[in-house]
Parts: sequence; C-alpha cells; structure tokens
Amino acid sequence: MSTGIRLLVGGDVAGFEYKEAILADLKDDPRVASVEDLGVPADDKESETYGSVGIRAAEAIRDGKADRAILVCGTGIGVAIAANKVPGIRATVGHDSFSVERSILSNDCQVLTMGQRVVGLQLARRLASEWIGYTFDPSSPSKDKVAVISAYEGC
Ligand SMILES: O=C(CO)[C@H](O)COP(=O)(O)O
Repeated sequence: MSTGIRLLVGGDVAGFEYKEAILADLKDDPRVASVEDLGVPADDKESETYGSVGIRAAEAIRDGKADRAILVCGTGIGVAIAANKVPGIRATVGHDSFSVERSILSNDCQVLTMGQRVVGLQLARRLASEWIGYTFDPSSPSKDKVAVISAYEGC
C-alpha cells in the first residue's frame, strides 16, 4: 500500500460532480497526505476547459508540487490528452479495475482520468480509491519499459 500521496483532484464542468465526490472521499483517506482541489470551482464551473485543467495538474506534478492527480471530464479523454502533453507525465483514462491497477504497476502513471458521462459515480469513486492503493515497483520488469518513453521525452 502506498502512503503519503500528495494528490490533486480536478476536472471541467462536465466532470464537476464526480470531482467533488472523489475529493470528499480522499480528503480523509489515510493513504493520502494532502488533497488539493484544482477546480473547476462550484461558483464558476465554466472557468476552465479540460485542456487547461489537465495541463495545470501535469505541470504541478512535473514541478514536484504533487505526486499524482485524478482528473474528471465528460469522457476522461480530454484531460488525459492534455496532461500527456507535459513531458514526463503519464496519464490514462481508467474505467475498470484491471486497467486502473496496471496504470500504476505497468505504466507508473501519475494521472488517472475518468469520464462522468461514461461510468457510474460509485464505480468512479471505487476506482479512485483502488488507484490510490497501488505503488509502482521500480525493481519490476516494467521499469525498463516505462524508461523507453521517458528516454524519448528526455525526462
Ligand atoms: O469530455 C470532454 C473532453 O474529452 C469534455 O468534458 C467535454 O468536451 P465537449 O464534448 O467538447 O464539450
């Protein structure tokens, strides 16, 4: 089990309700050291698109201000595309338990994304909690596979 994760939770207007639910769930999770709400805020849900939320989250991780992020938009796709534009960041949509597990154990993803228009709320909450519980093993054979991507990016 991982401990002390500095977590970001964010999304666009289409992911607002799930973002709020996941934020509330993980705020008091003992595996999480801190949770920051990246928005969008309740009083200005149209303030940002999925692109800027995804990039902001990824840049914060790249800059060492957080360890991981969970991002929600309508499909999870837009925030994943945006976060993946930041070199060194590996983001993926995850809507099932196996993919969520492998996103850490195989891919060492720092960002999990989900779609509020795709999966039910209870599944999204459960997947978020499961994801927090996985830790990448740097001695596993997956390390060298992830390193191929990092080398391409120069990270
Ligand atoms: O899901 C989204 C992007 O992947 C976003 O929440 C909605 O985007 P739209 O369909 O372009 O409004």
